[in-house]
Amino acid sequence: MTDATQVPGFICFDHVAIAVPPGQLDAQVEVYKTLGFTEIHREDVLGIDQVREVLLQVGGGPNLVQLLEPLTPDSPVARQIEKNGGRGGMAHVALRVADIQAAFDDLTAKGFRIIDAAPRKGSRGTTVFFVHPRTTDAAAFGYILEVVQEGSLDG
Ligand SMILES: C[C@H](C(=O)O)C(=O)SCCNC(=O)CCNC(=O)[C@H](O)C(C)(C)COP(=O)(O)OP(=O)(O)OC[C@H]1O[C@@H](n2cnc3c(N)ncnc32)[C@H](O)[C@@H]1OP(=O)(O)O
Repeated sequence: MTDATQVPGFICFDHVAIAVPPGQLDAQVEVYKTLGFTEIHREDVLGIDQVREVLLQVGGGPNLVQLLEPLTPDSPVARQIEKNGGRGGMAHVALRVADIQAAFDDLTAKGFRIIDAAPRKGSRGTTVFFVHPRTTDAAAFGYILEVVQEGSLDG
């Protein structure tokens, strides 16, 4: 049982994001459909992210797969694919919270290296922030952690 008074207040895994090389998004969506996934959302996310996102759901639960195809070479996902010799692969893991400002303040106080200066707009009307894969000297995650709250901060 989740205690919402605890910080950072993670409720569940929200999604696992997969980087998809340019031009391969629809083919990958079809592969997930053969595995029983359903496409529930598609959006071009601009700003600093510059990705086309497809969200896929299986089993009706809250845990999603998020395919991310870079829209421009400036996208962080494009840089990941370039460093990886043109291959895609896991981009980040996202955990959901009910109070993203509390999570942001808690992880900041605990010394995590947060990429965003403050929680910001994510896809599908969410609010998000990202934690760096080399987050502390002592314990690098080795992957990007995204923290997600449903809904925007402006209500
Ligand atoms: C909005 C929507 C949503 O969900 O709502 C999204 O998901 S948008 C999804 C797209 N947006 C984002 O991912 C935003 C957050 N990400 C970022 O800002 C960036 O990816 C970043 C700052 C973590 C890394 O940027 P960069 O590659 O240009 O920087 P560097 O070259 O300095 O990389 C720093 C270190 O991070 C490593 N690194 C880079 N990307 C990844 C990755 N996906 N998984 C694990 N490690 C990674 C590099 O290899 C390097 O390791 P070493 O130090 O060992 O060489």
